[in-house]
Amino acid sequence: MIKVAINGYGTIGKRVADAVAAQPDMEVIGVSKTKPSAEAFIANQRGYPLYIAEINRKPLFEEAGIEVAGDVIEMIKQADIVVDATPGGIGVKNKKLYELHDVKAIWQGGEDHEVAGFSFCSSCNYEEAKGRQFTRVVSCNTTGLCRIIHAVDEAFRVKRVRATMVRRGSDPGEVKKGPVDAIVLNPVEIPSHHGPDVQSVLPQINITTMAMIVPTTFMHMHALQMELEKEATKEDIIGIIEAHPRMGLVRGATGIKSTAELKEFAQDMGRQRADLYENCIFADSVGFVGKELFLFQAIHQEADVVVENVDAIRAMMNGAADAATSIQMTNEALGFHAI
Ligand SMILES: NC(=O)C1=CN([C@@H]2O[C@H](COP(=O)(O)OP(=O)(O)OC[C@H]3O[C@@H](n4cnc5c(N)ncnc54)[C@H](O)[C@@H]3O)[C@@H](O)[C@H]2O)C=CC1
Ligand SMILES: O=C(OP(=O)(O)O)[C@H](O)COP(=O)(O)O
Repeated sequence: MIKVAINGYGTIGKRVADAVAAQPDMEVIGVSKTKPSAEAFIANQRGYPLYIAEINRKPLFEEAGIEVAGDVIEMIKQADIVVDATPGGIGVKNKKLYELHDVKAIWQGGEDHEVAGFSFCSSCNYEEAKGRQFTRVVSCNTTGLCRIIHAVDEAFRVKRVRATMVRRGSDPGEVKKGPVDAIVLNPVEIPSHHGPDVQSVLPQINITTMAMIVPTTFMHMHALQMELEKEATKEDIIGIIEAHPRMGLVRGATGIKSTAELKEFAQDMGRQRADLYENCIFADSVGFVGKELFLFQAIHQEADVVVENVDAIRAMMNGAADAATSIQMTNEALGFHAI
C-alpha cells in the first residue's frame, strides 16, 4: 500500500483524501489543518489521523473535541508521498521540509511550475512523472484545457488555440471571497496564466488565453477555439470526447445550458459532493468554421484535479504500467464514468 499524507485539508485536500482512501493500492496515513474547523471534525469522523502545523495549538483542538495525532513533521516522516494542498504560495514554503525528510511531494496549480520543475496532467505526460520526487498538478482550468487540446492534437494536430475562461468567483464555502456583483478581468493583461501553464505540460502548443471572474461558485466555463492542421468533422471530435475517460458530453436532449443545471445533474447522478471530475463539453457547441473548431466546456474547479492527483501519486510511486491503467484504476475505485 502506498502511504499518502495530505498536507492541507481544504477544498482540494479533503477530496484527494477521500479519493486516495477509495483506491485499492493506497492509504491515507494523515491529513493536516492549522486550526479547528468543520473540516477538522470531518477528518476525525472519516477516521483520518489529523496532524497540525503548529503543535502548540493542540489544546485549541482538544478543547473543541477534535483529536490530534501529532504535528505535520510526524505525519511526513510516515509517508511515502505527500500531497500538498495548502493555499497557493504556502506550498512552496514546505519544499524544504520534504527535501529534509526525503519524501516525494505533489503540489497544486496555485504554485508555480518551478516548485517541482515538472507539471502534470494524467492523459498528457504520465510517463514523464514515473519515479519523480516532485510533481505539480496544474490548475483546474489548465487541466481541462490540457485534456481536450492534447486529445485533439494527437488526432488532428492543433495549429493554434484561443481560449477565454469565465471563472467562478469562489468555492461555495468561501463566504469572504467575491465578487458579489461584478465581472472582474483576472488578469486584465493577456495572456492569463492558463496559456503558459498549458505549455508547461504541452510545450508544442501555440495558445493564448484570456480570463475573467464572475459571481458564481460552482464551475468555470471555457469558450475554446482550436485551429487544426488536418481536416476533421464534428463527429470526429465527438468521437474523441466519447472515447476519453476524463471528458464527457452534455447532450442537447438533457436541455442543460448552464453550470447550475449541471450541478443539479451531478447531484441527481449521486456523485459524492456533486463532483464532476470530467470536462463537461456541450455537444451542440462543437462545430467548425473551416478548420477552426469551436466549443464550450464547463470545468468543476473543486473536482477535476482530484483524480489527476491520484494518478500522479501512482506514477511517482511506479504503481501502474501506464496512464491508461492508472486512469482506469482511479476512475473505477471512485465509481466514476464520464457523462
Ligand atoms: N479550490 C479550487 O478550486 C482549486 C484549487 N487548486 C489549488 O489547490 C491548492 C489548495 O487550494 P484549496 O483547496 O482551494 O485551498 P483551501 O484554502 O480550501 O484549503 C487549504 C487548506 O490548507 C490548510 N493550511 C493552510 N496553511 C497550512 C499549513 N501551513 N500547513 C498545513 N495546512 C495548511 C488550511 O487550513 C486549509 O484547510 C492551491 O494551490 C489552489 O490554487 C487547484 C484547483 C482548483
Ligand atoms: O485552479 C483554479 O483556477 P485557475 O485554473 O483559473 O487558476 C481554481 O479554481 C483556484 O482558483 P482561485 O485561485 O481563484 O481559488
